[in-house]
Amino acid sequence: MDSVIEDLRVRKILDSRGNPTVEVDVVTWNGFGRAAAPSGASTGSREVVSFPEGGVDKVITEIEDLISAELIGMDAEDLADIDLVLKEIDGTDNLSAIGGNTSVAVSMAVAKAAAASYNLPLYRFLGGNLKNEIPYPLGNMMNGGAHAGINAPDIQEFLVVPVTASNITEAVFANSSVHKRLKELIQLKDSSFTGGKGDEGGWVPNISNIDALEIQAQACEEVGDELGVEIKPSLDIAASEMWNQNEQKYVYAQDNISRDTGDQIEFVKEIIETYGMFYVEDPFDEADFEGFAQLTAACGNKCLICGDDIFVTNKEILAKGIEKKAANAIIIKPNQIGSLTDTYETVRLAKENNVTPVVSHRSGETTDETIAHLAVAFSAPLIKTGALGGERIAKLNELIRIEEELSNPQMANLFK
Ligand SMILES: O=C(O)[C@@H](CO)OP(=O)(O)O
Ligand SMILES: [Mg+2]
Repeated sequence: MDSVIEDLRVRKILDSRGNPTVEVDVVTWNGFGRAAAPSGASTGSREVVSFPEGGVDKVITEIEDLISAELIGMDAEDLADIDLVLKEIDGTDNLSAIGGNTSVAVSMAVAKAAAASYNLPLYRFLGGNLKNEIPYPLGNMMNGGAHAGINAPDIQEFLVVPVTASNITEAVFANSSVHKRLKELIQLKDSSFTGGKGDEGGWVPNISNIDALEIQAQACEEVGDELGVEIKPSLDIAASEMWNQNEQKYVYAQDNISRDTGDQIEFVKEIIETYGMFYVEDPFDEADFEGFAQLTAACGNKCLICGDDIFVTNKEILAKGIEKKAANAIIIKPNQIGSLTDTYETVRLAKENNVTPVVSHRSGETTDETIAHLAVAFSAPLIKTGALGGERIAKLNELIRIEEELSNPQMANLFK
């Protein structure tokens, strides 16, 4: 009774890029849940469709009523049933009728309302009372590619992970210290740097990819030594954005270099070895399972090779990746697949096959903090959610609060 849905509202709100997105409120007999959907700029082509034709306004004017009519009276606890009903209302196989963003925001708001109905935080409602692992934050330091303007590096995200931080507070402040140090190091390389930032709060320098890699490594080392924490560099290359299908080459516009697949494998291998990369996401185009598999075979014992655009949080595509040994990590973005149930199934398949799940934000975000709870509930060892910026710290600060609530909190085991 406590969690029967009594009301559901959808509103149009701003995301961090100034674009419209949806926020959903769910009211139960004894609880309330609110969730908002993010959106990507470097999206995988097989993600579900974010919004129906007509965009957010159509969701507000028409789709809200359709969903309310079905969900009011259902029990919010029955998450899988509710996600199924959302798919039925939609009726397509890519959620293009109601929008994957609508669906995921409803799915998450329902879960939060169910949790609140029993006075439980979401991570505990979903993950159980014994959860005590906090994910390490992959902090975004410099932005390039689709998350930045012209003259930025082509590599989309220069990230860091404080792999020996003993708690989440130490971890997030280590990341913010690296972010500060990088500003100084960029100024030394680029005298015209005015402190501009990209979509995810990382600096946008006008320097080459190699210069950016150099100062990323330098900042990790210097700040790591000062703080007594080992900080490892990581990347999201987002190579689909650089892939030129006609030329069959990765175009590094900033460096005026194009690389074919063989060159790209060598280049990424060299970067992993030279800089001791802890994690490299999307080193190849989303269709190139072969390239992924070759790199994973060569470097998977020392580096997480993570698939984002290639897998799009989709269980079936991940199954193909597992069969081909394409990667040893997967990005988990609920709005790529459209519901919590499907998100969870992908996480479960990943874990059963020793593929590390990395719960992630999108480049267009809101202050919604749900993914912090999901990372804890799923025991994901890593969360990628920026380092600074209101919509990024919403998740990081929530992790600090969650850690405080746990009776025996521990940082996740990154090296199993
Ligand atoms: O590529 C990515 O991993 C994400 C988030 O960092 O970017 P977007 O949301 O633009 O897909
Ligand atoms: Mg990515």
